[in-house]
Amino acid sequence: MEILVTGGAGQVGLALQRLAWPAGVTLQAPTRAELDLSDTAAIADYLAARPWAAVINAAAYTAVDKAEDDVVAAFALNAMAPAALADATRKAGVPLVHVSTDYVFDGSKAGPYEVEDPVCPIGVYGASKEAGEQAVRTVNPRHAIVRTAWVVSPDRANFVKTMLRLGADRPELRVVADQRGCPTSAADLAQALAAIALRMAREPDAPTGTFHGVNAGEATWCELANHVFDVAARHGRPRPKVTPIETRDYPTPARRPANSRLATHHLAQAYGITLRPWQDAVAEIVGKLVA
Ligand SMILES: NC(=O)C1=CN([C@@H]2O[C@H](COP(=O)(O)OP(=O)(O)OC[C@H]3O[C@@H](n4cnc5c(N)ncnc54)[C@H](OP(=O)(O)O)[C@@H]3O)[C@@H](O)[C@H]2O)C=CC1
Ligand SMILES: Cc1cn([C@H]2C[C@H](O)[C@@H](COP(=O)(O)OP(=O)(O)O[C@H]3O[C@@H](C)C(=O)[C@@H](O)[C@H]3O)O2)c(=O)[nH]c1=O
Ligand SMILES: [Mg+2]
Repeated sequence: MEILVTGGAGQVGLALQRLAWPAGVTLQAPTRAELDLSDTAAIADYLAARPWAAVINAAAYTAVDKAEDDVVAAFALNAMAPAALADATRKAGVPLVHVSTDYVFDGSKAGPYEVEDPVCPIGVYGASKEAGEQAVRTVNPRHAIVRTAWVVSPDRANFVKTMLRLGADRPELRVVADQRGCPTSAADLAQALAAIALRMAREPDAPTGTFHGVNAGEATWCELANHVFDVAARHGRPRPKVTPIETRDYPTPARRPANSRLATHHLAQAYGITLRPWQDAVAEIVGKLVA
């Protein structure tokens, strides 16, 4: 069986391609040059060309701050492309696994967000991802929308790599300590996505709907930074001081939710999937980056 992965050069797409897939399963991960997802007609043609067993959409416009001024591009990738993927997969009777984000929530809830909690994005990135969710949900009933958060890996741009880069030549970093979420390893998420896609491909009545897929536990960005430097220091790297600051002291173009913790029991119940604690996953990534 052939599974189509979009965004194959991204953090999650690369992790999907590094997994050991069962015998008989092959992945196709077209590059942007081979399939430009801002071209909805190209999506329809590409999907119609082969009998896909499942599609995993791991492509997105992920530059949260840039999206505030790049609304059309953000919605093209995060809303229109998922709509086109949902339309093409529905027509072909193919399940669609779509990756979404904690940033669909506004952060005002006191506890972790449940899958059915009302969404209310506070930035363009979150709004465009929410529109993508709606399209997938409305157009292809055989979908799994997997909301993840704070994705980190040895690849591409992410918070762990930013901290290690800045920490290499600064004695002190100031990091926000009033935004709380669930750091998640791209590799751990990829395992979950693969398990969902394989079950949906094989079982016509595999669970569908919206799920939260994040590593266990929670952190502030400041706590995540401290863990990164604790692990890096054990590998002989400099240990900068991390000073906790408030969001208002680190102005950014986009607003970010103060609380975007995601409750994961729905994924555990439906698919028997639980991701390990984020501290273990992040330690593994830092180990790879500083080795
Ligand atoms: N990163 C994070 O912290 C989080 C991510 N998510 C979601 O997880 C998913 C995966 O994110 P992540 O792996 O981190 O993203 P990355 O930014 O690492 O990768 C995004 C991928 O999308 C591709 N892409 C962008 N525009 C186009 C286009 N026009 N045509 C074809 N491909 C395109 C990129 O291609 P190219 O290599 O050419 O740039 C890249 O391969 C996304 O749905 C994202 O919204 C959810 C929560 C947190
Ligand atoms: C570099 C830096 C950032 N920060 C703050 C800014 C921000 O509030 C927070 C995280 O910054 P980043 O830009 O790395 O993270 P951000 O781009 O907001 O990450 C988000 O990306 C999208 C794609 C998602 O879907 C979300 O789940 C989330 O992972 O850390 C500091 O406080 N100090 C620093 O030195
Ligand atoms: Mg960012």
